[in-house]
Amino acid sequence: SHSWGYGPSNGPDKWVEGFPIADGPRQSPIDIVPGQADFDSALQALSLKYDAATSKSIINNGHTFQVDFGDDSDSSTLTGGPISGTYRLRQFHFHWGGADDRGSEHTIAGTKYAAELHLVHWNTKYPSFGDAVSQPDGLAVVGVFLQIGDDNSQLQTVVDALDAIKGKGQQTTFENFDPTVLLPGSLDYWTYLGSLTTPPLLESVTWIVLKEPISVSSGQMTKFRSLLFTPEGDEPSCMMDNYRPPQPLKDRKVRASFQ
Ligand SMILES: CN[C@H]1CN(c2cccc(OC)c2)S(=O)(=O)c2sc(S(N)(=O)=O)cc21
Ligand SMILES: [Zn+2]
Repeated sequence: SHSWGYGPSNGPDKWVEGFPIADGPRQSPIDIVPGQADFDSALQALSLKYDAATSKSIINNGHTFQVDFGDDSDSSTLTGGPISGTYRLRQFHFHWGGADDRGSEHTIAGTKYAAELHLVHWNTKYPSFGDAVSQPDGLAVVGVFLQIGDDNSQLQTVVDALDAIKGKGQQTTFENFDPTVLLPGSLDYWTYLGSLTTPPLLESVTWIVLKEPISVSSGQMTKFRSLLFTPEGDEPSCMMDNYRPPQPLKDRKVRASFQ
């Protein structure tokens, strides 16, 4: 069947045909306007506690590449911040552009970054990820912007794994990786209620977008763009511009954890 993607015939403007929620009240990403965000002194500090032993594999799923984590215990968790309870790390992945001037999903007063990292966590008040993903408080995704600058040596271990997963459906082991090394120095954040930024676009995400970007070099971005949307052997289509543009804020407020 005609599956979704990021091309002219199956991209973000077409998703509403198969996923009517695309025009829903709490869609993501959004443009974050710092001057319009409300500082909320009641917001707690983010607590991200990850165990490198839970990282399992890295896969090209035809939309992005993602690192999957073992989530059958509270070894890698998100607590604090805007959420209550404990959310478990499930996977992280990225979105990026075909050039360094675009690629992030969230934007800051219209500014696009070269890429955006998403660390996906699910609420352990539900028995499984599959149950959580359709609940209004089911997921919490931490978004981190990647800004073009120096080589990011912490990211290099991820970049070096990409040669093994060039085509859609390819995966390889990716163990002993603690994603804490991908976080910026400050955990100041904006938060709002939103959705998955890809189909099925479920409105189940508490978004936590960090203010401080991490660096990525132009050369490292070139390696991201060497991945393929297509399986090895098919007509190759380079994986790039795999981002959804900002969606209407509608009846939502963005809160800031910092002044
Ligand atoms: C394809 N991309 C999504 C994959 N997912 C998924 C997997 C299984 C079932 C399911 O719904 C029933 C959703 S996911 O929940 O891990 C996420 S998080 C996310 S983002 N960009 O908003 O952070 C996109 C996707
Ligand atoms: Zn994402």
